[in-house]
Amino acid sequence: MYLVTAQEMRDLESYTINQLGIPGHVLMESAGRAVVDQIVKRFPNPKRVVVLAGTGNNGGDGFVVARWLAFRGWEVDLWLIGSAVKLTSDAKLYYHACEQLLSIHHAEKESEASLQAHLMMCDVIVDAMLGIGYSGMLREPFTSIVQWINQHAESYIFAVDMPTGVEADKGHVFPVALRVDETITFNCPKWGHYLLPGSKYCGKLKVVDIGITPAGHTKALTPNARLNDPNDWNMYLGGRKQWAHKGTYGHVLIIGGAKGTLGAVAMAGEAAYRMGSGLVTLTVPESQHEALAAKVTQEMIWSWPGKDHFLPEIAEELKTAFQRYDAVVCGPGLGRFPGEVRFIKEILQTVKRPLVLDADALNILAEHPHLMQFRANDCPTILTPHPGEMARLLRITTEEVERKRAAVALQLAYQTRSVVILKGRYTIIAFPDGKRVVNTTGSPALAKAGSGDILSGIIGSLLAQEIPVESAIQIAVYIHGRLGEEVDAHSALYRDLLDHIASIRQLLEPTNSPGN
Ligand SMILES: NC(=O)C1=CN([C@@H]2O[C@H](COP(=O)(O)OP(=O)(O)OC[C@H]3O[C@@H](n4cnc5c(N)ncnc54)[C@H](O)[C@@H]3O)[C@@H](O)[C@H]2O)[C@H](O)CC1
Ligand SMILES: [K+]
Repeated sequence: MYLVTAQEMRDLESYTINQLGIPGHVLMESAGRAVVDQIVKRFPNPKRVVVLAGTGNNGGDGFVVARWLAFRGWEVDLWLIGSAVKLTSDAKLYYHACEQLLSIHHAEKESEASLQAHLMMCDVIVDAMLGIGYSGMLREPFTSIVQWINQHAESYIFAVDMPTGVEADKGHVFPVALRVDETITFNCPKWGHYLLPGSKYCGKLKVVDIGITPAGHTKALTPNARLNDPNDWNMYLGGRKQWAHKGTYGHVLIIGGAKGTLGAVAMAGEAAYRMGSGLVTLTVPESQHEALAAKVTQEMIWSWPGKDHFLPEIAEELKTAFQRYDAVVCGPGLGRFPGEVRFIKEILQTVKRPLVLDADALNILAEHPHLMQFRANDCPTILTPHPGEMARLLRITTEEVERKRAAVALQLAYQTRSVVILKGRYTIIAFPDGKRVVNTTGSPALAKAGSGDILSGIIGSLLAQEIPVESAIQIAVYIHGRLGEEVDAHSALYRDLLDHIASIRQLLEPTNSPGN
């Protein structure tokens, strides 16, 4: 499913109106009806509702909602927030229809106390004040109304398209937005539903069709962003081939594991096996070989000569060794050590297969950005920063990363010619060709040491299985998020997450896919 900006939505709407000849008020009627369908799904029996309508087309949808809820026997208090002379022409049509049915309250003319009394008495509030047309600093009277509802109202709140105060493109909130239980949006989700802080205000998001041309219908109407959707890649998750040998599903190399953080390579290795790899090799400095050997069972170990520091003389040996693997992950528990810059340079230069850089490999890259020049353009590189690592890579603050997640992920993808996976609630995947994918799976269980190591192991495994890079990454991020949803958010250990890989993978496999 595509993810759109307000302008892309307007383009789709005007194509529908101007090229296809469907009048705007028909779309508005469908929008309002679709919202009513969702409301009565949640509340099958008539209730008391306050509909708050602005003067733009979002308000227009609100008038349609008010009319249809009244027809269905609901007790409707309809409030116009703003001056009736400002109503758009489509909104005016439905405003007048409502005038025949209901007595419309005008916030301009009535006291705040009267609106507040209605808001206290109702079961449901419909927020049709502002939608995708809102931008900048939220003005009065919206600020006061929103603040009051957030603090006092106990009713169930539906937002039409966007919660009032959430900006559609960047998810900005200046200074307040309405916290709602459900947001019903039209045709496509908007960026603001998934970016912080806006995403925290939206509640459950429902996307409904209202007759607007679907995104992607023509090249000119094809947005560059999508939600991570299994239908885009589940064809790569077929059954295991009957005649497979251990080389069939690829050999992954995981480089990391300094003293004190050996567990990271071990976890990444286990995740790679669970995701289907036939062979997994872990690489640590020679000094850690025995400690790691005592820890792991199924993984092979190849240690680079050196006593926790990398000597340039070893470069040749590394070059030969790296040729053996189908995908390489560098970073889990890597630590910092003398010779690290040369070490990363050799990896970037020598590994011709897909390469995932994680954890300290990213921190080394942050301090030595010139290293990326050693990576050939045609060798896929994947960077998996969390917001802190991203901040170091771009030399900005973590707050800035969180405020501009979608933009900074793309910036780093362009700068490094790499695929960037910016982790966090709604992980963003940015590709160097400008495409972006927003992942919706996940839970706070993943906010724990080991989670990133598991993700990099899963990515490495899928890449070594020669699944195309774009799909492998989306599969990995999606499954990793689903693992978090399956376990107890507080107590889960890494192995609890790994225990769910099999069942989640099976659920995602296209039906009746026999191994061959
Ligand atoms: N294309 C579709 O998906 C359809 C959308 N519909 C609905 O229409 C709105 C968008 O309508 P629009 O008239 O463009 O904008 P809004 O009603 O969201 O907002 C305009 C309104 O907002 C005021 N405003 C702007 N900034 C601020 C601010 N900072 N503070 C206060 N007020 C502000 C501005 O003055 C205008 O009055 C979309 O969301 C859908 O709900 C159609 O009904 C169907 C097709
Ligand atoms: K709204």
